[in-house]
Amino acid sequence: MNDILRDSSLAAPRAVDLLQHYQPGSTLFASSRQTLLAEGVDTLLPQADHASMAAEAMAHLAERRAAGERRPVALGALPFRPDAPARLWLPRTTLFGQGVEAAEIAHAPAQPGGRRAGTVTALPSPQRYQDNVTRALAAIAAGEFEKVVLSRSLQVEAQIDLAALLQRLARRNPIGYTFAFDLADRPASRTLIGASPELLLARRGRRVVSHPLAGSIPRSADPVEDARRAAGLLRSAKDRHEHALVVDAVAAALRPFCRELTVPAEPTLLSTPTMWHLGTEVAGQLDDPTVSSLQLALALHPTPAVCGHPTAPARDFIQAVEGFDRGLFTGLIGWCSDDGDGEWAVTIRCAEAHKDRVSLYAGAGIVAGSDPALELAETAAKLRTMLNAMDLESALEQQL
Ligand SMILES: C=C(O[C@@H]1C=C(C(=O)O)C=C[C@H]1O)C(=O)O
Repeated sequence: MNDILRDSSLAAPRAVDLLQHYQPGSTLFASSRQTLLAEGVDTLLPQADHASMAAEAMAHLAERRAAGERRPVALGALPFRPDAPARLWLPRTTLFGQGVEAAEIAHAPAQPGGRRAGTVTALPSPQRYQDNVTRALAAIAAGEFEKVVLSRSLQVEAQIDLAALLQRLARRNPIGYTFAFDLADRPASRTLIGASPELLLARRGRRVVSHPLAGSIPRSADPVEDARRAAGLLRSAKDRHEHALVVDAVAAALRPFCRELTVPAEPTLLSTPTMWHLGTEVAGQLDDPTVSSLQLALALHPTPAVCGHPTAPARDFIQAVEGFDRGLFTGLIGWCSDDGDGEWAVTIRCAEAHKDRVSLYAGAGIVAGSDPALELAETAAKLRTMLNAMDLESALEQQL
């Protein structure tokens, strides 16, 4: 890492500087609160159940703190399924920088993050995705569950420039969680890269915040139509119900840890360049300040924003019909320091890049009243977060 970034006499480096120093093989996580750039692997936690891995990571962090390290951190990308492989590690070096400032990042260089799309494989096909939604609606009508989140994946051959892609994602999504995590022990260097709008959990001292999103509509380029869609979403009984299921589950999971919890009665609108979402910021004060951000994030995961309600039948339905392995998509991604503070985003609006192949993912919540064609369009709009940053949006228009 550059010496200017390391000079501890200076203020924390700016997010834009850390973003410019990112290189494939390093790991970066940026939010409006702070940015982290990490290098190398000091300790890779062996696969175990995720709660044990989290506890072991905290034990390693305590050791490193006792050995004199100022602010050791663990980085992690944990999968959707509790039995799938997780990646949780303590890096060799970590640099903390300032949060992303939209005004600064607006001037970041922005060459295309990808080029030359080749073969594209859709899993499942758009038609099969709509059929899956129809099956979910039948299961909902039969009382098997109230909500399920169904997703799809696009596997694209393309030349990816990870550093440029990351900068473009941060530039277009300054209020979100931009990340590029090196998954190097997986088959030949893979990178999980994306710009999630959804905060699973942030902890600072006793204060905890979660900002679940659910209930969505694609943006329109026409400002009048865009405003009409936003207003319609805020009024939609179907979307409010879909949203309330998530907020209730988040509040129920956090309440046992909190001596105070604020759950707003009404959702608000949150926008990304491609989507409008309903969101609710749930905030609390921890009873026991030794509970780590990772332990709390795992207690919340998977929320009905990415799985469904109730969790178990929704997860079984996803496993039975979705048609591909989600892996790390719809898991959690972030960091936790030795004092337990940290920030964990929901792993969405992302891609796994491996050599000249990239897998993109998007899902949508299905409840009674959902329309298969609209859910397909919603997933297409969500895929555009990555496609736009890769300059592949128009090349792949037909495949969406
Ligand atoms: C699953 C995704 O998004 C989730 C589903 C949402 C919805 O159904 O309205 C909204 C935000 C996310 O919680 C995705 O972006 O792939």
